[in-house]
Amino acid sequence: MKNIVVVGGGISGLSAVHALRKVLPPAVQIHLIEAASRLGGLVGTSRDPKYLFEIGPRGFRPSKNGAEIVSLVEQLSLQDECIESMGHNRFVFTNGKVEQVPGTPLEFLKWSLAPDIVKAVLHELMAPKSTASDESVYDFVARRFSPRIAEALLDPMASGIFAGNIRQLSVRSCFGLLHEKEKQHGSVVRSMLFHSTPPVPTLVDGSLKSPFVEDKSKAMSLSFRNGMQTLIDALTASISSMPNTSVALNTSLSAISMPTADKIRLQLSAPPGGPQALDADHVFSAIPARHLAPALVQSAPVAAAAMASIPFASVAIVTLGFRSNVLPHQGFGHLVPSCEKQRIIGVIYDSCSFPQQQTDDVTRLSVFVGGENHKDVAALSLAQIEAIALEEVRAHLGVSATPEYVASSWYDRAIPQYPVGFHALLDTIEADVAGALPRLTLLGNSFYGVGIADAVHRSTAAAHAFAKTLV
Ligand SMILES: C=CC1=C(C)c2cc3[nH]c(cc4nc(cc5[nH]c(cc1n2)c(C)c5CCC(=O)O)C(CCC(=O)O)=C4C)c(C)c3C=C
Repeated sequence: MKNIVVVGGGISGLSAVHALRKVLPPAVQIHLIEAASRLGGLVGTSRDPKYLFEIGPRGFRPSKNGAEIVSLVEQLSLQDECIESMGHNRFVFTNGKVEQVPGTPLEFLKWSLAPDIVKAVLHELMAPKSTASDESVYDFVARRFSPRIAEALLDPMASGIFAGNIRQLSVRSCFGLLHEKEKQHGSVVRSMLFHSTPPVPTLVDGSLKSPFVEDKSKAMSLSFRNGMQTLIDALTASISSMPNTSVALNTSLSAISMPTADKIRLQLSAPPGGPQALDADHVFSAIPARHLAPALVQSAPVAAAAMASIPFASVAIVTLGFRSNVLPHQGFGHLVPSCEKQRIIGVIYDSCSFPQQQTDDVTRLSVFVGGENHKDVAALSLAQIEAIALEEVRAHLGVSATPEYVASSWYDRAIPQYPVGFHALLDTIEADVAGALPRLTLLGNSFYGVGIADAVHRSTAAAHAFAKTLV
């Protein structure tokens, strides 16, 4: 009887178990190992009676490879719980004030960045194609568009996905579409105007996307009426009811080896009575690269060293609850370019984005502090970070009310960064793992995209690819 182990009970590991169970024969044993005392990793919800706040991601993108997570929502019968973001407007802090990103041509004409954008687009159409295999997001955008566009638009976008620094992040690995469009058509703008890519009608298993998946793909962001914890609870309940599927909490990985060609062995650190070692036919690792690296030092040293070199950004999230509507405008939130020299990365207006998550007309805000452009924040106390968050909210949004709910958390090395040349680093990692530990498959946001949609897509695709090797 085959024995499969999934290491890591975050969204990547949970969705991998779910997908594997769907494609493998019921007699195959699947074990999920998680180091913490709960499943879900950074995905979870804190539910104060009045103020719902997410621990980590506020929602997920349903478009592009997001079809797999939307399909997962449907498989778990969560359609009625699933809600669409109502925060259609987005804002960027520009020249000392919060400005709306235009949604119509008329709004565009009134935008302070419009003249810079028009000039940059004309420049882009003529800019020569680069032969470099990769470059930083800043270098790419400054070269093809303009330094001003890189600093005013790409910098906040990179903050709002990676909490990262555009002078270090790889354009190829972080904004792959820009890189591909230049390589294929010589110009990003020309490619967008004349070579749009039609949407893929199928899921990774080849089946047609359902009407629910098609319908939800148009939303900017999705979440759940009772928060993202809904997805974790439903996955946990589904996995617990599956035959030949076990979950071990408080159990961490110490080492992976292949004592023989047909077995892969895990050394574990578990509570008394728990498994100290497991032999398996295949292992899926869904833990961060910096946790997996020490377990591979003996068996795949090249991959281990490459994994250990992947940087991670740390952020603080300060959540503020006000008893009435205190916002001067409605939208998803605002992002702050680092050239504006403010002390926060941005604010998500949770109560505007997902008003379905509350009954009263309260204001819920999430203020993001830290990241690669504000590393000094790591030395501050949470009380100091909360004070900064509140001061910036007052200054940016003109809020004078005192919040009745304040909470904050520090997420140490939470967000993987893909620096210039990351594609080559990943090739090195995959080649060493394929050679030294062919019974190990890598999953998770350290390697395959930082969004939840990317995580579920990778896990589902890997489960299907594995099932094909068995027939
Ligand atoms: C407009 C305000 C936003 C702030 C402030 C913000 C902070 C922030 N976000 C991440 C990580 C991710 N954000 C992602 C998507 C995303 N973020 C915003 C806006 C803000 N983010 C929008 C409108 C979207 C798209 C809709 C959605 O997915 O919900 C993602 C997913 C990216 C993807 O899958 O393509 C991530 C990851 C961090 C780390 C952060 C502050 C530190």
